Amino acid sequence: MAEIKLEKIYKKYGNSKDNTIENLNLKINDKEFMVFVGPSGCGKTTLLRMIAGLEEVSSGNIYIDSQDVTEMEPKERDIAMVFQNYALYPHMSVFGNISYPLKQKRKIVNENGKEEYIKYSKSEIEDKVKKIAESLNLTKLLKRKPKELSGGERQRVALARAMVRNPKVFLMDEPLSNLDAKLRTQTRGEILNLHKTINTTFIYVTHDQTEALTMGDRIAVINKGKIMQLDSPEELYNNPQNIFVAEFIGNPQMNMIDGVLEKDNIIDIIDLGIKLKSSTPINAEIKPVIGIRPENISISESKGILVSKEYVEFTGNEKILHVYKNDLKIRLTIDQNVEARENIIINLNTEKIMLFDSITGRRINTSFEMVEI
Ligand SMILES: Nc1ncnc2c1ncn2[C@@H]1O[C@H](COP(=O)(O)OP(=O)(O)OP(=O)(O)O)[C@@H](O)[C@H]1O
Repeated sequence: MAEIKLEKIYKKYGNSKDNTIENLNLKINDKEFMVFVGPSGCGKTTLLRMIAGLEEVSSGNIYIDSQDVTEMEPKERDIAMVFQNYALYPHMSVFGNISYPLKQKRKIVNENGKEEYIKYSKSEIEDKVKKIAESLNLTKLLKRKPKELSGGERQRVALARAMVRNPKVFLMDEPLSNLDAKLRTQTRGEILNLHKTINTTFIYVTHDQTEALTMGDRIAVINKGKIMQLDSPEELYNNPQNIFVAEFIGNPQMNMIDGVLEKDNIIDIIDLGIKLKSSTPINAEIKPVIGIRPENISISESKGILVSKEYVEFTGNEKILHVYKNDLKIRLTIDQNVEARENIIINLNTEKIMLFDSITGRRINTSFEMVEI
């Protein structure tokens, strides 16, 4: 069991004037694969280090299985952490690296209910290392030194070293960022398998939204020390609750287009020459922005919005067509060839248009119909 609860967490470094983490509340369920994602400097690593006990909180409490661990030393928290630079001991073999945590004394509660420090025997250590090495495909490499391994192999040794203690919680800080694209995908799969087999709580930090979407049971999107949205990958993609999440999740990015609110809940999208009527009343105080994903815009042969082609981006599995109308630039994903055309007619899938308020950044739940074209 390892449920983690963060309650009213604040973190301020030294005498900086802003909080790095501000009033953050979060419950991570037992056995969940939780991902923290957000731009560089948003506070992901700080948050992870506070959970591990490597960084003090300025205020607030951290609980693991209802036990307040806020003041506890890292080694008492039963947490394993894997970093971006996996920091293996260079002079030790793979076996030595993996077995290292087992050679430390550990605290147990004996039959009489008393705390006691014990060590694993040599054969116990060998057994444990062998099992983990097998599960991560490292058996043949146990005698090698880290410098004789590839990046992916080193990463697996770091994982093995973290796993060998059977921790309650796994924390991983951008563990794949030193690997090339192919190894990243492969190791991603290995980490997910690992999560399934050992059935413990994982918290995984990344700034890469694709990695977040493919790995997380739930994802906390963080910006400037605050959780902008906590949801499943599908919900984040289909139902972003604010402009930040709408733009951060999804590649190519969602198109954001300014509008002007008119009477009768009609929004004039001046740059595109269209008007949209909202099904729910819209507060006159808002500054409307509509959002539409590139896959929800299509090319039409007849009626629609006339735009000019800028360029086509080929990404391997899809093409992204960049078009413009006046000063407005729009991205859409396409499968047909438009090389020869300069002027293109596009249509927005009205059902998929989202509305945001650019003043507060918040999503406004409504649906639209096109009233004029
Ligand atoms: N020890 C420190 N002293 C002062 N400021 C710090 C310290 N560590 C981090 N910061 C600041 O706190 C903020 C959050 O840093 P953090 O490393 O948590 O971000 P991150 O989201 O993990 O970023 P990245 O993706 O670039 O690793 C940054 O502005 C950083 O400069």
